[in-house]
Amino acid sequence: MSHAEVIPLATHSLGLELRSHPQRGRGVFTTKPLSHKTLVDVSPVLLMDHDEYSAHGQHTILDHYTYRWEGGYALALGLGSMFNHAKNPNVGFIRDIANAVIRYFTLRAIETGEELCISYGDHLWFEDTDAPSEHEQGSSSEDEWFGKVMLE
Ligand SMILES: C[S@@+](CC[C@H](N)C(=O)[O-])C[C@H]1O[C@@H](n2cnc3c(N)ncnc32)[C@H](O)[C@@H]1O
Repeated sequence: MSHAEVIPLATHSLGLELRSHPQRGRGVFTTKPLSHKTLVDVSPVLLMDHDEYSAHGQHTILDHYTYRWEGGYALALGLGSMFNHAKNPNVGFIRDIANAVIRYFTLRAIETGEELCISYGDHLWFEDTDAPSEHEQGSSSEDEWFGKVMLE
């Protein structure tokens, strides 16, 4: 992945920004402390049914970004596609099927400068780096829900 400059997310009240890592690529970081159970983002999703995903989506870069969804798969728009993976994540997520959005929330208090990571589950398709939150406490009950390649 190529390096990019730090991008302040101007419209975001929590002071989040995108930073780039040589192995992990872009990720979401906070410039302010966040308390436990803070709603971090509400990401709208684009839905693909199983047939569309099998014929097209899985053969593209979308395969690295899609979540399992009722009836198929979903691409999260905005921050939802930018969270990197950590074995012990500091952010969890809940699918709102009816409204076609995913809500992301902190699983514990998060300090300034930390990367916000979710768990993709146990079956990764890339070599996991030493993500900052990997040694922190916390868990996500949503692991089994994440994405096509993160599936099983
Ligand atoms: C949903 S995207 C996350 C955003 C991505 N970093 C970007 O810049 O577009 C998933 C991809 O991020 C990278 N990634 C996420 N977590 C990682 C980790 N812990 N170690 C290494 N790469 C990671 C992998 O390349 C993976 O395919």
